[in-house]
Amino acid sequence: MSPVASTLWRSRFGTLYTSNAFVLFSSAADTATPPSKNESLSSAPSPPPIRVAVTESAGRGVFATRRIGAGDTIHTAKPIVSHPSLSSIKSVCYFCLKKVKTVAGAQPQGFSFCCENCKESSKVFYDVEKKADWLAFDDYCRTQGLKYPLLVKRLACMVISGAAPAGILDILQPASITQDMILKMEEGFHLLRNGLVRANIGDEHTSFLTKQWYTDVLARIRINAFRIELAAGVYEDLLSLASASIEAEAAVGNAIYMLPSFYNHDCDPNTHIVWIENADAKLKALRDIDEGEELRICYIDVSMSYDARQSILSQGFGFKCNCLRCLSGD
Ligand SMILES: C[S@@+](CC[C@H](N)C(=O)[O-])C[C@H]1O[C@@H](n2cnc3c(N)ncnc32)[C@H](O)[C@@H]1O
Repeated sequence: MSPVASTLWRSRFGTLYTSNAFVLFSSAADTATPPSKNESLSSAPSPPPIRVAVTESAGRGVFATRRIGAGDTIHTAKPIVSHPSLSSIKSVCYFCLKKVKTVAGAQPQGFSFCCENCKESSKVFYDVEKKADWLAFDDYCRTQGLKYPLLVKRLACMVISGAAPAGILDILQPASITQDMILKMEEGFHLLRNGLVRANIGDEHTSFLTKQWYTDVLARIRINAFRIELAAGVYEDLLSLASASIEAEAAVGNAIYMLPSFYNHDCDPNTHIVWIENADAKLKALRDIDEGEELRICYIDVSMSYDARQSILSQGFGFKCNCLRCLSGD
């Protein structure tokens, strides 16, 4: 492992992996369930067969540390922060984004949890969130079609409750944002801050929440957020699947992960990220991968033309794709 890679493992994943609040990734053999406090070290899942290291031309990337077979699950990952899309908020678990059938136990705001475990886990943000009135903030997101400020709001509540450090996303690459974009973010910042101030959450808990923090977090979320579309099988029937994609967006929500954020993009990827029934992600090999090969996922629809792909990658993610397919002009 290169010095860069080993530093990354120690500083980010070593700490996070042993945290009780968040277990952010696990090996293929693991079910992504947090290990219990009593579990012995010997039964802890082995680390996934990957390392993070610097690539030649795309910043950091993820590399295979051994051969990985086509179809293998490389690792799973739990979100650092996730949030349902506003159009799905009543039909998915407010914590894990699993589809929920009934609204039994629904909160006054109209959302519900799929199980006691999720209800309990949501305390990391919900005890703070429920003190405030978010009508204006949610309206701002809804009318402007914004999804990422919802992730910032949830993260802010997690920081206030002490469940996450304010700089938890600092290691992720930020998007470069213009002054004009910063100006557009200001309304969201003020609505978030006002919501918390009106809920009498004192300065001692919210001092991190500056305009700089808000725009900085949004800049990182912009590049690193995943849009979560659950595998079709979990929809009760084809009709509900069809209406989900017509009525609104097919995505049940958005989430930020730590390790999956280091995967670079390729228009002919060897790896893909899937969500089966909730926001827990699975990284799977699309073909046989050799030891040392970089693992790359696809950020966009690869069936698009070269020009369409370049345009989306440049506008949405701020880079010109250097993958072999693009270099060949396909
Ligand atoms: C989600 S991050 C991936 C990890 C990132 N390389 C890092 O160091 O944190 C996305 C960023 O990686 C770089 N990147 C990803 N795929 C790329 C590609 N195919 N060609 C060039 N740059 C790429 C771009 O800077 C992009 O904005």
